[in-house]
Amino acid sequence: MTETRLAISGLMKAFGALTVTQDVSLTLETGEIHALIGPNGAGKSTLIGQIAGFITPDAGRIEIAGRDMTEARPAARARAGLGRTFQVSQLAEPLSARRNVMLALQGAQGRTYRFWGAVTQDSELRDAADAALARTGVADRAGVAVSDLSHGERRRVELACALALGPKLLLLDEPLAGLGPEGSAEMVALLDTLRTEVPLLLVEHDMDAVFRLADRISVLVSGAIIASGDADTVRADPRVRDAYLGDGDA
Ligand SMILES: Nc1ncnc2c1ncn2[C@@H]1O[C@H](COP(=O)(O)OP(=O)(O)OP(=O)(O)O)[C@@H](O)[C@H]1O
Repeated sequence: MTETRLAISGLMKAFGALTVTQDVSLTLETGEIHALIGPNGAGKSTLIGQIAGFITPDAGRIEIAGRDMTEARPAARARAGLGRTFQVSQLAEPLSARRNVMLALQGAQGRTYRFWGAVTQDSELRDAADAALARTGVADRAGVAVSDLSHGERRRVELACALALGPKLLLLDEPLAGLGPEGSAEMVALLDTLRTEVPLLLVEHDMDAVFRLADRISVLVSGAIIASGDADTVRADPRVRDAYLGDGDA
């Protein structure tokens, strides 16, 4: 039995006269990767911003793990189980990979660092951080400063920060951006293994990766979802070809 972890319905957002989210409805179910694609300016970032709680929709509803979160602040959404990674790295460069994950855990748990029981707390956080880094394949880099990590390793540490919190769903905003072919292939392989642990809503420009990974693809054009379905359905949809893929080789 699948469970709906994200349900958006009738979402609307305009900036002045420009409608950037036009009656958008979509769901994310357990066990799946749902990709959101669309040309530049289609409204993907604005939609992600509304899901994460940084942009207030004009109308519509957002449910996270069965709870109405339409009016909730970003931190409340995170507590409800919404995890995310960002287009631009949020890591603290001088600190080690492990310390970055520990900080993410502390932030989420609202613990005061070096308060009572600091030693126990520290070792618990450390173990949890190391487990997350192992899950994303960078256990051997745990003690290395982020500034000394490769771009691909940083992406894995960011993912570890998100995963360590035990999210019920993950929003991934261009996880392959800036990775070379080899790094992209490795990240795709990693994401492929994650879907059974946590469902992913993926915004990604790399179409090969999207078509390889996604169970469902929704195509956003001018703020509206013009097609949604599995890779074959979306690939064959003439509206998608016209509006977005165009060149016929997707
Ligand atoms: N704060 C804002 N005020 C006014 N217009 C905005 C604002 N944010 C975004 N827009 C406009 O909304 C439209 C959608 O932008 P958005 O960044 O959501 O698209 P996108 O699909 O994420 O694009 P890209 O793939 O290039 O990142 C664009 O025309 C953009 O100029």
